[in-house]
Amino acid sequence: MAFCHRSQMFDQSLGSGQSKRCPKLSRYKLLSLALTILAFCVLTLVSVSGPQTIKTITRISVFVNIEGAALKGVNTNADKRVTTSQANHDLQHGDQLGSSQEDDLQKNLPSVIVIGARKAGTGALLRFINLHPWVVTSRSEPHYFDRSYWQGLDWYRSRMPPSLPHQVTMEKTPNYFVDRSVPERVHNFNSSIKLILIVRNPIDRAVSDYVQLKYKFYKHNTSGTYGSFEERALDKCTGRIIKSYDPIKRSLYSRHLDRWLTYFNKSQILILNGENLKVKPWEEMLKVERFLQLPPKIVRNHFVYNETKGFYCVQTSNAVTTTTTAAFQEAKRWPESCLGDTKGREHPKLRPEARKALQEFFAPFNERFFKKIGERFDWNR
Ligand SMILES: Nc1ncnc2c1ncn2[C@@H]1O[C@H](COP(=O)(O)OS(=O)(=O)O)[C@@H](OP(=O)(O)O)[C@H]1O
Repeated sequence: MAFCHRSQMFDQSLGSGQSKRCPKLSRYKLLSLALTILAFCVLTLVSVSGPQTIKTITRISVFVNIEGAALKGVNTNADKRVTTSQANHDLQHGDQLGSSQEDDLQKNLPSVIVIGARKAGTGALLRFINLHPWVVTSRSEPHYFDRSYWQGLDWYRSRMPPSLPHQVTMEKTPNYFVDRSVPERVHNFNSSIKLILIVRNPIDRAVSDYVQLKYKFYKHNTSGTYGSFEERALDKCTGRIIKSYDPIKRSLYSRHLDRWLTYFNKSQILILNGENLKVKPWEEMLKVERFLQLPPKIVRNHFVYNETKGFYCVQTSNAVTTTTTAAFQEAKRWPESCLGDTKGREHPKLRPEARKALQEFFAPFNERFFKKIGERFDWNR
């Protein structure tokens, strides 16, 4: 029977159990009543608070649409990210995802790699891009393509943080830039991968590298001396630069880039300015967001200048949390807002004539590098 008498329904609602059951009609009526009340409430709200309510309702539906689409995995390719980016731009940092999304967490192979250069700001870059809710980064350098290639892709994947389907997985291993076997291996892994290279004045980078090597030397040796930078990098008799000294060799950017350009298109490699990352990190992060076709999320007020460190650190109160789930929070968690003590060690002061010799030595390599990347940096200091 499709319909029944009102009194029968009443009996049923009282739970008499004696009348003929007619659940379809009662549910239907209840649902209509609920919808009518809801519509009434919405109309009343809109008439009372006007456009603000409409905006709020729109924001809720945009949020549901974006995150719903993301969960279905439709945002895994860049074009679709751009489609939703305009709407997503409206959302503020601190987007909260539902706890059910924990089921969608999985470890993915990276689609973006920061290949170097060592001591040019790769740590800060990774720390800062980790602010973006659509990016997850590995905590330590996996060194897969240079030292652990034999371990295979499952091992590589295991080094990655858990991520949601719409998120970009990124790793950094600055040694990749200079290792001869890496470009071909990366190309075999994923020929359309996106690569990021951050560079810094090659002299400052070499000195920073030297300071780190010296530090490691004294950590492992109780006797002997490591020598000064000038003793290591300049020939005592001729004053010429010792090209084979590792910190010098690593600063010959054009040579290393050449090897990458035999396997990858220039458009696949984003070059960042390490000097600017120090003074205006938000500008360099915008370049990264554009390169990865991500909605711009990292802004000036995520950074606070730390006088003691002499660097920008992350304003933790403004840091992004993408989800409420514990596992994912762990993946996005960084212990401190500033980078550790291995960054910003004091550099030895070079004699003016040593600096000049280094400038003259690096100049032609720098010129070749600028020509290749179609951009110049102010490294004449
Ligand atoms: N915000 C912020 N905080 C700390 N450090 C910063 C920052 N921005 C740039 N830098 C510069 O990063 C330099 C270290 O570079 P890397 O992180 O690439 O070093 S490493 O290769 O991972 O060891 C490090 O070089 P040194 O100053 O020579 O230690 C810094 O100058």
